[in-house]
Amino acid sequence: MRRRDYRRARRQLRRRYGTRTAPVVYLDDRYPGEGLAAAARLVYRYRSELAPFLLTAVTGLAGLFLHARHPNAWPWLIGATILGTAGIVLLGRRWLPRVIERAYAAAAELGLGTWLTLATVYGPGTGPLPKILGIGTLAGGIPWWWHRRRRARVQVERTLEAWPEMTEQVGLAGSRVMSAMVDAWGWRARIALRKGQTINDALNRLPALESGLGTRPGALRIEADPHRADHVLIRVLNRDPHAEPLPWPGNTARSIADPVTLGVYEDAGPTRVSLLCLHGLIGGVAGSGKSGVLNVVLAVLTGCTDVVLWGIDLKNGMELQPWARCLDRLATTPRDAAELLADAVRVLDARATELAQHGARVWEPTPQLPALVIVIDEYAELDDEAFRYADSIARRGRAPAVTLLAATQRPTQDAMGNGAVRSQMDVRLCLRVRERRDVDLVLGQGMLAAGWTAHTLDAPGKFLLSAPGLDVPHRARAYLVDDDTVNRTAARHAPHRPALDALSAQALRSLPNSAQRPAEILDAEIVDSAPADPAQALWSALLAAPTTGVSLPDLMTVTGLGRSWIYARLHEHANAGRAYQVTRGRWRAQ
Ligand SMILES: Nc1ncnc2c1ncn2[C@@H]1O[C@H](COP(=O)(O)OP(=O)(O)OP(=O)(O)O)[C@@H](O)[C@H]1O
Repeated sequence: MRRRDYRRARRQLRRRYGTRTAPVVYLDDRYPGEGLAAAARLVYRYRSELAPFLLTAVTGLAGLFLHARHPNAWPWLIGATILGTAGIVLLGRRWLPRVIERAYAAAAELGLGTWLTLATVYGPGTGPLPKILGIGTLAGGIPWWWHRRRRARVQVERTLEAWPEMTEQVGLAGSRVMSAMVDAWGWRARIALRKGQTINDALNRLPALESGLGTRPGALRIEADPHRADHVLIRVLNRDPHAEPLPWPGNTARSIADPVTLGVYEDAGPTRVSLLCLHGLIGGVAGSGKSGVLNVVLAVLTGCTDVVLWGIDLKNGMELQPWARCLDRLATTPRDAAELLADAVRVLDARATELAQHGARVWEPTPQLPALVIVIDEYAELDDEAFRYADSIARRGRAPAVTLLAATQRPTQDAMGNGAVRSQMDVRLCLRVRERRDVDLVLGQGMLAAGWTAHTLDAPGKFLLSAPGLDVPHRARAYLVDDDTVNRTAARHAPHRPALDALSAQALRSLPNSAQRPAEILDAEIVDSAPADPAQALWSALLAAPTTGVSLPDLMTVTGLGRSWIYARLHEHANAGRAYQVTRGRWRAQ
């Protein structure tokens, strides 16, 4: 109905019935004063909305009283107004943290104080004073009624008033709200359960609670209170802080010993995890963001000069290829992957022997003695041989700092090669999974029942993280490192990548143990062709390069060393003006 038609209809109604249409309140007169009590209840219920009018009424009455009894009190009123305004500006930060809110409160105090002073001297009904009070009430009321946090607080108060009745309906009768707090995204509360009830009772009723509270589906989180088994913490997110992808803000870690910041939790806190001497497992359905998480990890670790990175990408290198210049080795076929893992076992063995000889327990990574992290995308595609090496690394690799970071869709025992790998994974990151039981598959037995509900994650990059010291199912979303950022970050970090330490490099050059090593032929080639002075061999190759330059794989062959070492030397030559990059990945001497 158009506005004009609506007005006409209202006029007709008024003419016909001689009354205005208005909300009808039915009162049944059971005892005198019940109407008054109902009105008082209504005023109490809407006290927040009515606050500007109540304040105006009190100020008006105060003006009447002071003008009649104490018309000479105006100097006191001026003093009180100035003190009150200054107090709000200077000391109000604790109650009103935002400047705009303090400014509003100070302006209201100044306005009402001034009006009261004038009303005390001249009388509240004199001249324009009543009009000023009326207009001031409306002008001051608008920001008050509009204020988002006030409205949210009122809504929470009303929700919590209805808590006992609501929880009775959803089957959690007897629980009480201990405290509640409104925040930027919604609100949180501490709930005391009836004796005998546990967090599992609350978790089992989560959808019913969402319905009872009238939230959107998926807005409610329930966590255990670490101090009381009969308390739970609930959090209602009116707005999803993870609704939009979060761009990667850049690297803050310089060492593998620094925690890697993967993304942010729902309370905007950073999601940090240490990967130092720990194996990691990333699980989730296709498209849940596993490669995205690996990108964040690589963006961070390639900036750390005390970790050498090897990659296995059995999607033909599709995911890890952009990082190739920062990876010391990259395997893209199952055979190469098995060779790579076999070599990792040899590094591990050499380091373990060295540690034992020096009576040390762990390998402390430094740029000269870097950790070795093997990043594996699509772990389930490895062959049996590779599974055996991975199993050995998973069991023995922590102390010598040779660790795995594996991503896979469903880490069943079959997919993980039936070895000990899954049980050895200390850091478990679960993205969206299709079935509830897959939660336990990725995170460990019993995690679903304990509230790790990864099957309800609803966007790529959202995850739950379990690691030493991280045992509460806080939802997080990984940063999104877009393709441009990957390329720029890889280019920036490539010149600073460390080479493997001499001991580990020597272990790779020494004659392979055929019982342990499947790739004797390749290794023998490296050993045969490995020059005594790789730096000199590199320089000779650059000098002898054709005008189109010599490729990186060729340089790796002539030096017998890895990508990082070669990049570091090439950039030294380039910085000294001795060599240059002819085209992408092809170099020659000046
Ligand atoms: N953190 C993130 N934030 C927003 N979008 C993301 C995030 N991570 C991944 N995505 C988006 O989700 C899509 C799938 O991501 P990704 O390839 O990482 O998934 P995956 O689990 O590795 O899939 P698959 O198993 O098929 O390789 C990508 O197109 C990407 O844009």
